[in-house]
Amino acid sequence: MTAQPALTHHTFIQPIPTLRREGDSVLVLDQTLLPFRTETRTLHTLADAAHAIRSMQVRGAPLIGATAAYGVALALLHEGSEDAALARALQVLGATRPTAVNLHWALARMERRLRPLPRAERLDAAWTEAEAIRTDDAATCDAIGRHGLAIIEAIAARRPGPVRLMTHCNAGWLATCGAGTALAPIYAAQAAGIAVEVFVSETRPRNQGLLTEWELRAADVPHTLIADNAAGLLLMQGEVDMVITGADRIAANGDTANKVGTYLKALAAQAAGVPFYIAAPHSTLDFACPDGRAIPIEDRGADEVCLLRGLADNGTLAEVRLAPTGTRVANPAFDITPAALISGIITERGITAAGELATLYPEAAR
Ligand SMILES: CSC[C@@H](O)[C@@H](O)C(=O)COP(=O)(O)O
Repeated sequence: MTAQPALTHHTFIQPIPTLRREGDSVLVLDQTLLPFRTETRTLHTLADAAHAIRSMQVRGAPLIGATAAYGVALALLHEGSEDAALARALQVLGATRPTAVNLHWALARMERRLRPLPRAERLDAAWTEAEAIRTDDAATCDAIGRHGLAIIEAIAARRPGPVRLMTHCNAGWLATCGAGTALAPIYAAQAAGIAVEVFVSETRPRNQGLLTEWELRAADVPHTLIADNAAGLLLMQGEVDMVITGADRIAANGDTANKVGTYLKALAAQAAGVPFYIAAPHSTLDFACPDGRAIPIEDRGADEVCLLRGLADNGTLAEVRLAPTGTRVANPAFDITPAALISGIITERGITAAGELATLYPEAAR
């Protein structure tokens, strides 16, 4: 664990809230339409919340967890606060996506808070706890940004010109209730006046890299979109100072699940001698998983690989087919980066070697 520097505070305000309560409903920014359309969906029921998570209207590990927490409140609102209704909400939401442990972390936090309460107090408490999960996540992202900034500052001090980063998937504000995880240090660097440039890999098959491109463009952070397969060459050619990604679940030994393709970047980074960092909140740590082999990997449908979604010439969102119907497809949505390939894990508590997470979180590691 590195000594923590004195950190200046930077509070990130989301340009559009990813998630917020409005009376008896919950508004989410529909990420399935981005980067082409900015539309908000209203979630009224438990089923709406489960659908939003499963269909990836909301996505990104911390945001999935926070949305599930609000989903519990929606369930109690419409289905009553009996034990059975609570259990059903936890079961339905817990079954939406398997890999991001933040989902289960948030549901466990809701259950711990609500189960001991008298029925009459549960609904108000559910809203309050969901709101606390949302605001805690925003503060956590800010802290990750401040710690990650120290790494970027150190690189900037060593070499002239902008610090050149590479990221994968989207671990920005869209994926959280705050600044993001992997992008938080980049936003903090920009706020601190440090020049950065970001290589953004498109992240087939769902192309979450396009969400990152959209975020960085809106924030005036210089960046370049690349095909996933271009990452190895750029790393080998010395075009990248640091790779940073988010995570969906980090096992006790530091093995990390993140969007499929992350492992290949970590391998190429190690071969090129480029540091590879993971940025994630405490809610992504799973000390019950001894190593990466115990992390469940979500298997998604063939259509995500065979169909491509984009903007047609007439301005409508359209799908084109890349591979014929019936093509045999494997679509694992995440992969595992072994701890040995990770230079450090940045959390809200600081930066640690992947194998030493327990020193930062002794209470959770017990
Ligand atoms: C702060 S988000 C970190 C991860 O959740 C992110 O990198 C990722 O893999 C998201 O996957 P997604 O399938 O888009 O939900």
